[in-house]
Amino acid sequence: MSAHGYQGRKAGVVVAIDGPSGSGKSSTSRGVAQRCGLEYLDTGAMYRAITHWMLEQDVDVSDPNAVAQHVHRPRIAMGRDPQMPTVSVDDRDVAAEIRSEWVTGQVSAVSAVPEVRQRLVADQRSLIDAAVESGNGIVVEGRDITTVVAPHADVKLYLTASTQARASRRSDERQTEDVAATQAALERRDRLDSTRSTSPLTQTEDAVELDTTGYTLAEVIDVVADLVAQVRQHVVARS
Ligand SMILES: Nc1ncnc2c1ncn2[C@@H]1O[C@H](COP(=O)(O)OP(=O)(O)O)[C@@H](O)[C@H]1O
Ligand SMILES: Nc1ccn([C@H]2C[C@H](O)[C@@H](COP(=O)(O)OP(=O)(O)O)O2)c(=O)n1
Repeated sequence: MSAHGYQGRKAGVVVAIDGPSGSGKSSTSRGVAQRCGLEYLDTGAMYRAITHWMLEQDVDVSDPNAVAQHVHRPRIAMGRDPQMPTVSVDDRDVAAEIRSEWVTGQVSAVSAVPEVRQRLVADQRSLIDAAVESGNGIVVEGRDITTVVAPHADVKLYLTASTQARASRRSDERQTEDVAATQAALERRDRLDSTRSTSPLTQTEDAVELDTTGYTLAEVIDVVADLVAQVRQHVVARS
């Protein structure tokens, strides 16, 4: 069995969520996973973790060949409990450091390197397969989950929100007054993540689009958790 198709599996569901920065992927995914008793995987944290490791090792991240050469060196471990997700590299907790401006400014360049994506997509598929085999399933969020990592997921969602709403949420979260600068940084990353040649952020026709502008987080979690509960009944029935 693989993350491409789930024939012959147990009853675990796979929920795939993509969308741009600040659309609510992480908070919605965690809330839904908690509500539905599923694991939670933040794939953006994996791209951030590998970027952080490269920067700390003084790898020139503007050189795709240099990045590709080191791609298999860091050991990345993802804790998938939605109440307390963790990320560590070579047994060191890096959860706080991977959110720094330093990493945020470079993560799109590192994520565009095909070897980085090959490695992390393989890691992600193994984690998904394990969650489907041995548990209730998993909510996975990122930029290429509905398109590349798990195109046959049971639930596929594309979260959006207006650029202004996303920038304002990020500013509130980071307690920065400068919403304009936050919005400019977010638009730059949107552009890089949507125009790269390998697995760009794209919305597929079979993903349900949810525009979260004007809805509270609690409302969005309710809608998605209801959808997951409905789909789950079918998954249980056919397994
Ligand atoms: N529907 C919503 N309404 C208001 N704020 C939200 C909503 N969804 C998420 N947020 C807040 O916006 C911020 C960014 O959300 P996050 O889940 O990190 O987005 P993403 O993972 O897509 O970048 C967080 O502080 C979160 O609590
Ligand atoms: N599946 C994924 C997840 C993230 N990425 C890249 C692109 C994003 O700008 C970075 C960081 O992702 P993350 O989800 O942490 O970003 P934000 O929460 O939106 O700030 O990683 C990716 O290329 N593919």
